Amino acid sequence: MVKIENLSKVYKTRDGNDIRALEKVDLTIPEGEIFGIIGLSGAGKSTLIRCINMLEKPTSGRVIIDGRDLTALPERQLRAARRQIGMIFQHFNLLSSRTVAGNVAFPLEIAGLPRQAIREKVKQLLEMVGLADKAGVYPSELSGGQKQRVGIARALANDPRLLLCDEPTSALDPQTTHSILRLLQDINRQLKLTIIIITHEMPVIKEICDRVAVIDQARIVETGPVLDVFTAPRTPTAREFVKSVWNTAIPEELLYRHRPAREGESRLVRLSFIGQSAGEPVISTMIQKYGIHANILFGKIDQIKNTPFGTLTLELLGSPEDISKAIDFLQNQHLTIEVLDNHE
Ligand SMILES: Nc1ncnc2c1ncn2[C@@H]1O[C@H](COP(=O)(O)OP(=O)(O)OP(=O)(O)O)[C@@H](O)[C@H]1O
Repeated sequence: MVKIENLSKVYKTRDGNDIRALEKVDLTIPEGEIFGIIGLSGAGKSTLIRCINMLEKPTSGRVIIDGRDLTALPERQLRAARRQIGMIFQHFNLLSSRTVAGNVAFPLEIAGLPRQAIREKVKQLLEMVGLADKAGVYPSELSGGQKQRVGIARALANDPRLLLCDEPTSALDPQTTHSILRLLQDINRQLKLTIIIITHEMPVIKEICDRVAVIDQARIVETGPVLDVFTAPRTPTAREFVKSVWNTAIPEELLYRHRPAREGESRLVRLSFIGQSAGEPVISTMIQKYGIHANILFGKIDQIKNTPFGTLTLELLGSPEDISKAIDFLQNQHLTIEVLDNHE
């Protein structure tokens, strides 16, 4: 388990100014979880991930991994603790003068493993990341996705309990991104490894993360299960990120057509449904029960990690009393419902 308590980081610039890169960050990341940290450029993501493995020394606060406070460890013990933490990078950071096998072997050599053990471990790791046939190749001969696979194999060499991923797919095309995220998910399942990913890309969060924290101007402004943040983002920053992959605004053309005849005779509602409730006949039951009409204005379905998730914008037509009862009915189903009074 990773626990970050009251973590702050202030950089001093050459002209003596303070840059507050992290302000009182608190996070708890349970074992075996894939945890995403999303934020815009300059929000403090890299600083945060580098403070977790103490590549950057926090100004104050604590980083506790499996019960040990890394900020209180002497240098020698810190070095040993760091071996339990793997890290992968946006630009892979491979050694160009070493082959693929040589790159993966590097941390094992530093740890002082015997040569035969290194050879076996490297073989096993390259098989795990699907690069068994590239052992003797140099990084310059690899695609971006293959380079990141080498990075992942190298990060796993010392059997870490935690894997930190610093924008791991930002330099990759969407298809390669998808295959790297699948690999990270497989590793998470197989090895029960805790993974922390920092990114500015919401699709990454949507595809593999269990929970997400939103960082904005050095502070964590929102945190929760990815499904919750998608269905009910609480802060403007989270709303903007959700909108980047999940825009549910009604097209102008439909809005223009939507002209309520009289106050209360027409309401717009947006329903969000998750998992099993996606298959329930809620709308037809509502129509039968309250004798109202429902126009579908907008609908969209997608998947968050492995859970189906959808949204439906309806125009409800009928008497104000019936519409109000229908909205109460919808509120009692396993749905999130928003009444869009301003016709957004
Ligand atoms: N070594 C440093 N010295 C001084 N200021 C720094 C240093 N590293 C980062 N900063 C500043 O700290 C703030 C947070 O930077 P950080 O790199 O953590 O953000 P980020 O969210 O990772 O951004 P990006 O996605 O662009 O990498 C920024 O204002 C940045 O300019």
